[in-house]
Amino acid sequence: MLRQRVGLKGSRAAAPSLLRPVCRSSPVARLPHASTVWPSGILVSLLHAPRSKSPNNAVTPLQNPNPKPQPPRNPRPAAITGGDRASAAFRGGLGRYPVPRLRLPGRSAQEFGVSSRFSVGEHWGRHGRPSRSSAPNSSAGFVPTTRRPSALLYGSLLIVRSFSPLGNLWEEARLSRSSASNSFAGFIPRSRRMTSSNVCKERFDAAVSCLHAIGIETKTVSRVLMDLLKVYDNNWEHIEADDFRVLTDAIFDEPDPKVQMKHCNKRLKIKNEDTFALPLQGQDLPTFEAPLAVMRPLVQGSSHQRAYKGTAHDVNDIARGEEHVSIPVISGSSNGILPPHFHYIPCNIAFQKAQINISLARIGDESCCSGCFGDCLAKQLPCACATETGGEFAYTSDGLLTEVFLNSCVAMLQEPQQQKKFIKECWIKCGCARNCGNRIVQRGITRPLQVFLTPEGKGWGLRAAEEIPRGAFICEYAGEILTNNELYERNIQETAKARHTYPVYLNADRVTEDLLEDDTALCLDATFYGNVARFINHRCNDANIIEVPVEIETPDHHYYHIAFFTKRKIMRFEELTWDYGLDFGDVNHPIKAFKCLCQSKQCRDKKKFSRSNSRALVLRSMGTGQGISRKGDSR
Ligand SMILES: C[S@@+](CC[C@H](N)C(=O)[O-])C[C@H]1O[C@@H](n2cnc3c(N)ncnc32)[C@H](O)[C@@H]1O
Repeated sequence: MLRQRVGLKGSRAAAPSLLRPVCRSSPVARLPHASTVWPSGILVSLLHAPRSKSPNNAVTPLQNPNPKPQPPRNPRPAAITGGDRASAAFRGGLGRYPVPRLRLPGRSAQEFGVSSRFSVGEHWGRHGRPSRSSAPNSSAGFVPTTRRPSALLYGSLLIVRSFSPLGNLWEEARLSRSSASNSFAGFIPRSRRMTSSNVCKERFDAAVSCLHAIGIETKTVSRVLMDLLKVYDNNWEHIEADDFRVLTDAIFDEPDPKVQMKHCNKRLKIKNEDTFALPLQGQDLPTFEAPLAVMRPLVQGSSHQRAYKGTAHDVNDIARGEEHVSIPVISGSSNGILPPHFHYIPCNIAFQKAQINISLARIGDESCCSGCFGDCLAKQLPCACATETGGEFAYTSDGLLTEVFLNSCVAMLQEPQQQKKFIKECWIKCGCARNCGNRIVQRGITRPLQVFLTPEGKGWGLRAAEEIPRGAFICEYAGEILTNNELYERNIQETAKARHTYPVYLNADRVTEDLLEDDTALCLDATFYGNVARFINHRCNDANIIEVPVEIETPDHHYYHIAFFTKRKIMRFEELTWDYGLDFGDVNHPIKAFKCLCQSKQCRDKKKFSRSNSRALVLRSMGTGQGISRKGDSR
């Protein structure tokens, strides 16, 4: 009965295991029991169990007692074909998890996310922006999709392109600074010109204050912003999107300006003589100092290679005080190198369309222990919350997972037929106290941890700063909550930019067998916003931590927290590892997995040594967004 209630089925054959990560950049694999892909970030798909499937689910008086009959859920989209690499990647990673709507080849390059990382001056795309010729499915480069004039700035030279209807061809004009400054505005469509100094000032201030929040100086913001405005023809919309993500990317992707400047000048054969001020009206902004190419990273490398010295990370505490403990960054001999930039968040944050229905009214009496008092664990009988956890508390009075619960979680990973386990913690509608023993994950990180540079070449990792007992909570996997569709869009965009950021996948098929709608299925992406869990590296089979879904705020199984617990005692300075569930032998999978350096005797990446003589050939790093293939790398 209980299983039915939560939609658990004890013997679903070969059900994909729950929260297995998948590598997006590198990719993915599926074990017989796991179907996840995880490139360099982690993305967790969480489950959506429709209430109709949970007859005993709490329905409070405030809920609609006569809900409208739901149309039948769509089965897996029938249109999935083997030809679409990207969708195939998703399919492979998710098992029977519904695949996002297909984006077949032939879409416009702009839809592939040509934004801040393009080859300057090579092709001309929509809106007069240069576009990557390497964007997927645009092998022939970019054919202009509009006949609108466009302009680019190289050093002091302004190159303007306009379409001549008479000759039916594109004409290119190269203007010096002096002539350009008079003509430039004329090439920008009226609707996109900045006509109000107030608007500009407001926008400029907003950019500065947004970037200030992550420790970027006004000077740097101004300089890169000026470059971007030129690139985007003064169109702020691109720059402002996603909290100035393009601007942030450009700043953090800016390699050493001297090196970049040298390279750029050589490539363009343009003497960087003068500066060119955009016709920003009413603005007292700094003038343009560097060539456009400053925004195009020329150096690629693994996360630690491409790490930026002096970024916003605090070496003494990467969590910037967001956790109960400080989590220092230990870079060993690589003095001063820090993980690539990301925003530290201690708990999940919804992106745009993710619907997480957290409402006290939706928590019925059956789904909380409103009659409890003090510490639920001290009571003789398990409280209502524990009933959700299989009729027993998952935690001991020491705050550890019980042996029984931990063993069943481990068994669940090894044998997918096992009953799926999750924890239901007490929450604010419960009558118990905040320090109730059935509230562990929601209290956050309490164990001393360190982010460190792994010696094996896996990039950054997470380790214990002190001995940690078996069954202890380490951290939650925190990131942005997205819908399946939103994740897909991100994935495509990042791929288009050849950027291996973190987007990953986890199988969501946990509590129900219903297929999820792409617009409602939830995923978790720690690429841009995440916590220390994004540093946890993979280890085949004998990883020392395990992921457990935890229900806290909402009873409808639409949204879980992903919590990591130790599978055994952890020694001081021992790296914390998690089995991503990759199938390294799946050569047909469109997304290639990284070469595993886990050093486990049970390592599943059997081919890693035969592929090449050197080790650590590929470091697809979550953090940098850059994957590198070194000589001899066949993947
Ligand atoms: C979740 S991230 C872990 C943190 C990452 N090492 C970093 O520097 O940001 C996953 C990425 O780390 C690297 N990685 C994790 N486990 C690995 C392993 N066993 N062998 C090689 N690389 C690994 C891969 O590049 C993978 O895409």
